[in-house]
Amino acid sequence: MSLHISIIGGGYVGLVTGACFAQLGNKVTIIEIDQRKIDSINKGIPPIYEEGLEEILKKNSGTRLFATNSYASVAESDVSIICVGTPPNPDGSSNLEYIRSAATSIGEALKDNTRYHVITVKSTVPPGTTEKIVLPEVRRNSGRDSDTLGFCMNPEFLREGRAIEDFLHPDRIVIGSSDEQAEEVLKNLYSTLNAPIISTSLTAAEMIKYTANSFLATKISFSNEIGNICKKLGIDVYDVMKGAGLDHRIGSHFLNAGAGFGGSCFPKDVSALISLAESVGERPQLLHAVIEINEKQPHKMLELVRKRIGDLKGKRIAVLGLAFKDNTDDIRDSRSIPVIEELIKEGADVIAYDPMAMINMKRLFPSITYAKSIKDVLKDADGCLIMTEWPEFSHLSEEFSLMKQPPVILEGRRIIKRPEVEGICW
Ligand SMILES: NC(=O)C1=CN([C@@H]2O[C@H](COP(=O)(O)OP(=O)(O)OC[C@H]3O[C@@H](n4cnc5c(N)ncnc54)[C@H](O)[C@@H]3O)[C@@H](O)[C@H]2O)C=CC1
Ligand SMILES: O=C(O)[C@H]1O[C@H](OP(=O)(O)OP(=O)(O)OC[C@H]2O[C@@H](n3ccc(=O)[nH]c3=O)[C@H](O)[C@@H]2O)[C@H](O)[C@@H](O)[C@@H]1O
Repeated sequence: MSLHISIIGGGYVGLVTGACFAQLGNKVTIIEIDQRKIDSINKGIPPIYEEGLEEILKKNSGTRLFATNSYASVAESDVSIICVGTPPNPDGSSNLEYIRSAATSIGEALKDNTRYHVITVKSTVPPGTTEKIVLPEVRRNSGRDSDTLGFCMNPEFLREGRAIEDFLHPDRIVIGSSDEQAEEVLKNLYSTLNAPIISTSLTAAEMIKYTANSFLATKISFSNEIGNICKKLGIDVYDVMKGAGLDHRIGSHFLNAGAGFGGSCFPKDVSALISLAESVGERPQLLHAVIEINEKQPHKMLELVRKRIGDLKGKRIAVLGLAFKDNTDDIRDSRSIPVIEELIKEGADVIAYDPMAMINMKRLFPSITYAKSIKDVLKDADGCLIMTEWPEFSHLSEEFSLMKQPPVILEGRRIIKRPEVEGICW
C-alpha cells in the first residue's frame, strides 16, 4: 500500500529518504526551509552529489515527489519523518533546536484535523528526545491526544556516497514506537524492503544509532592505534588487520588505518554520546580515547612530511583529496582540513585537488591554490599528501615523476601500493 509521506528537512538524509520512498511508489512532500534546495529538488537536480540520486529525482520530481516550504501537506499525509540536522553545541552535546522547531510546525499543521498520523524521528537524537521534546511539542501545538497520533524513532544508517544502495538494502530497520498502531504504519512503509525489523522502545532506537556509530568509530581508532604501533615496529598494519578481521567475531569492515574518520556524523555522534554519558555522571573513557586518537592522526601526516622535507616554509605541498571520503563532495570534518590549516600556518605553498569537493573547500580555504587535474597538482611539488580514498588515486604511478625527485609521497589512506609511497601508520 502506498502512503503519503511528509519529509521534514531536505538535506542529505531527507532528500535520500524522500527520493527512495517516492521510487518505492509513495507520494512524498519534502518540507525544507532553504528555498535554494526547494527549487533545485523541484527541478530534479539534487543540491548534493550522491550517486544515483539525480536519476531518481528526475524520474519522480513533479509526479510523486515535491518540495515546499509549507507544512500544509502534513495534515494530508500518513507519516511525517523528521530529518533535520542535529549539529553539535560547543560542548559536544546535540543542538536540538531544529528538532523542536520541526515538531512545533508539525503540531501546528495537525491542528483541527482528526486523521491518524505518525510522527517519526529519523535524525540522530539523544535518547529521550522523541519522548520528551517531539511528543509533547506536537501534542501541545496540535491540541490532539494519543488516540490519533503515533510516534516512532527510526534511525538511519546510510553512508554518504553509497546512500541509495544503503537505504534500499539496509542490514536492518530499527523501529522504536510509542504504540503498536504507529509501529504497524512504519512496518508497512518499509514492507517492500528485504531486511530484518528490530522493534524497540523510542529510547532504545535512539541509543542504537549512537551505539552503532560509536562502535564503528571505535574500530577505526583501534585500527589507528594498532597502526601507530605497527609503524614503529615496521609491520604492515593492513596485513595485521586482515588477519585479525577475518575472525567473524571481529569482522573485516572499518579496520582501515590512516588519517582517521571525518564526516558529519562520527565525530559529532561520539562527542554527543560522551556529553550524554557525562550528564548522567558516567565518564566514558573509551569514547574519549576514540576522539583523542582521531584528532592526532592527521597531525601524524605533518610529522612525517617534516621528517622527510624539513622546514615546510615555501615548500610546495600537494594535497590530494579534500572530501571526507570518496564518492562525495562533502567536506564536513574532513581530515584534510586540519592538515591544510597546519600547512598554511607553517608557510607552505599549498596546492589541492579533489575530483568533487574543490568548490566546497574553496569556501573554507580561499587562499590556497586549486589544481585542475592530478598532473597539475603534482607538478614540481616537494611533497604529496593523500588524504581521501578516491579510487582514481589508486592508479597513480607515472604522474609522480612530475614531482621534485625523489618524490615524497605520504598516504593517509591505503590506496596506492607502491614502494615509494609511505603510509602514516604502516
Ligand atoms: N548525512 C548522513 O550521512 C547521515 C545523517 N544522519 C542524521 O540525520 C540528520 C540530518 O543529517 P543531514 O541530512 O546530513 O543534515 P543536513 O544539514 O544536510 O540537512 C538538514 C536539513 O534540514 C533543514 N531544516 C532545518 N530546520 C528545518 C525545519 N524546521 N523545517 C524544515 N527543514 C528544516 C535544513 O535547511 C537542511 O537542509 C542528522 O541528525 C544526522 O546526524 C543519519 C544518518 C546518515
Ligand atoms: O550517521 C551517519 O551519518 C553515518 O555515518 C557513517 O557514514 P559516513 O560518515 O557517510 O561514511 P563512512 O563510510 O562511515 O566513513 C566515515 C569516515 O571514516 C573513515 N574510515 C572509514 C572506514 C575505515 O575503515 N577507516 C576510516 O578511516 C572514512 O575515510 C571517513 O572519513 C556510518 O558508516 C553510517 O552507517 C551512518 O549512517
